[in-house]
Amino acid sequence: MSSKRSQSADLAQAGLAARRVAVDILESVTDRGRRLEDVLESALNAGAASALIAKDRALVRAIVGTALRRKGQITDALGRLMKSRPPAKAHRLDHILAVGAAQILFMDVPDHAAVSLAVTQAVAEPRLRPFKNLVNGVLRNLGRQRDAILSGQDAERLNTPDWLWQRWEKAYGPENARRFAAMHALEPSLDITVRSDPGGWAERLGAAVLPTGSLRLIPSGPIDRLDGFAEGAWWVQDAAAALPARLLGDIAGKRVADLCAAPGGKTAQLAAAGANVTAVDISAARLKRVEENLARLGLGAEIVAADLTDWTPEAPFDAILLDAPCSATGTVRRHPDLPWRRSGTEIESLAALQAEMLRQALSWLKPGGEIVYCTCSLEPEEGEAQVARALQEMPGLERRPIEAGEIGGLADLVTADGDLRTLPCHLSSAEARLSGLDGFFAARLRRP
Ligand SMILES: C[S@@+](CC[C@H](N)C(=O)[O-])C[C@H]1O[C@@H](n2cnc3c(N)ncnc32)[C@H](O)[C@@H]1O
Repeated sequence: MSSKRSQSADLAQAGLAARRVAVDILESVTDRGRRLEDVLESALNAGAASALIAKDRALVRAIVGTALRRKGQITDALGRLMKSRPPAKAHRLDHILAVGAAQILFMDVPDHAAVSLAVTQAVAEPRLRPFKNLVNGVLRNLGRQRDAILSGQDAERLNTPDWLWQRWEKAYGPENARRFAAMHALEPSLDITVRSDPGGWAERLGAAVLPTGSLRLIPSGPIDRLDGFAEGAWWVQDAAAALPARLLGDIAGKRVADLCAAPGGKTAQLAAAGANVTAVDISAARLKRVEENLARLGLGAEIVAADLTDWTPEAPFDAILLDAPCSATGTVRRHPDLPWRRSGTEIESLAALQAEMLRQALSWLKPGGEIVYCTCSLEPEEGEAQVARALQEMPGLERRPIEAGEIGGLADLVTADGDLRTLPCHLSSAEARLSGLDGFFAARLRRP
C-alpha cells in the first residue's frame, strides 16, 4: 500500500473507532443509566479507543454530547423516517442511528461519511447486519430531508423530557422553561476560579473575566495542558458554583466546615480564603479527588470520610458551607445525560435527606455562626422550601440576605427573599457559547 493510501486507511479506521466508542458510550448511558462523565473516561481509555489521538477523542465527546443534547429531536426525526422500530435484539441499532443522525443533523461531518461509517458498524455486528439497508436508507433520507425536518420541530420541548419540562413550567413558567432548554442545547464554556490576578490569567488564557470574578473561555485542547493548571493557579468551577463559598465573607483564620465537599471546588475556595477547613464527604473515592486537587493547588484541609447523617464534629464551627446532594437539575448544560437517566422520583427522598443534613449542620454552628446552604438544583423543594422549613423549625434562626454587591452586582440573581437563585439562561452574552450559568440555589442563615 502506498503511504498515502495507508494514511487514509488509518484515518478511516480512526473514524470508525471514534463512532464505535460513541455508540458504546450512548448505550451505557441511556440503556444502563451510567453517568456520562464516568463512562467517557473509562471508554476512552480502554481497548482500541486508547489509541485515538486528541482530535478523535474530542470528536467522540462532541458526537456523544450532541446525541444527548439533541436526543429528543434525533428520536423524533428518526421516527418520522422509520415505519417500525427495530426488534429488541437489535437495540444497538438505535445508538448507531443516533450517532449517525447527530452528525448529519447537527455536526460539520459530510453526510456520506456519517452514513457509510454507520453502515460499516451495522455490517460488523452479525445481529445488526440484516439491517444495513435500513441504516443506509434512513440516514440518507435524513440528509435529504434535514432542513424540512428541523424547521418543523419544537427543539426545546423535544429535547427536554416531560418530567423536567413540567417541573420547570410549574416553578418558572413556560417561557423560562424554554430558555433553560435553549441553553441546554449548547456546549458550555469552561469556567475557572483563579487563586489571584484574574486579569493577568484572563490575558494568558484568552479568557473573559465575568462580573463575579470567574474566568470564562472556550478551551482548544485538554484542560490539564492549559497554562497555569499544573502549577495550581486555578481550578475548574462553574461561575455559579463559585458563588456560595464567597457568601461566608471574611473567613480567614476561622474554623469552617465544608459539608458534602467532594470533588472539592468549594473546599479550595474556603482554604484559599485562609480558613481552617474541615471537608466532609461520604465518598472516599471522591475525597481522593479533593486531596489531589488541594495538593495541586498547594492548599490544605482536614479531610473526613463520613456519612453526615451519622457524624458529629469534635467542636462547633464558626461557619459552615453545606452543598447538599441533590437532583443536580441545574447542571444539565454540563451533564446532558442527566435528564435521560433520571425521572424526578428521587427528588422527594433527596429533599428529606437535605432537610436532615441542614438540621444537623445548624446544630454544629457556634452561636451567631453562619451557614450557607446550597444545591445545584432548579427544583424549589431542594432550595427555597428547605430554607423556609428551617426558618420555621428553629426559633431565632435568621436569614442574612445576599446583596448584589457580593456577587458582582448581578441583582437578577438575588430573589425577593434575599437568596441566590441562578438560572441556566442567566449571564447571557452576544456569543452564545459564552452565555449561561449552572442553576444554583444558596441561602445564608445565622444561628441564634
Ligand atoms: C453536590 S456534591 C458536592 C460538590 C462539592 N461541594 C464541590 O463543590 O465540589 C454532593 C456531595 O455529597 C456527598 N454526599 C452524599 N450523601 C452524603 C452523606 N450522607 N454524607 C456526606 N456526604 C454525602 C456526595 O458524595 C457528593 O460528593
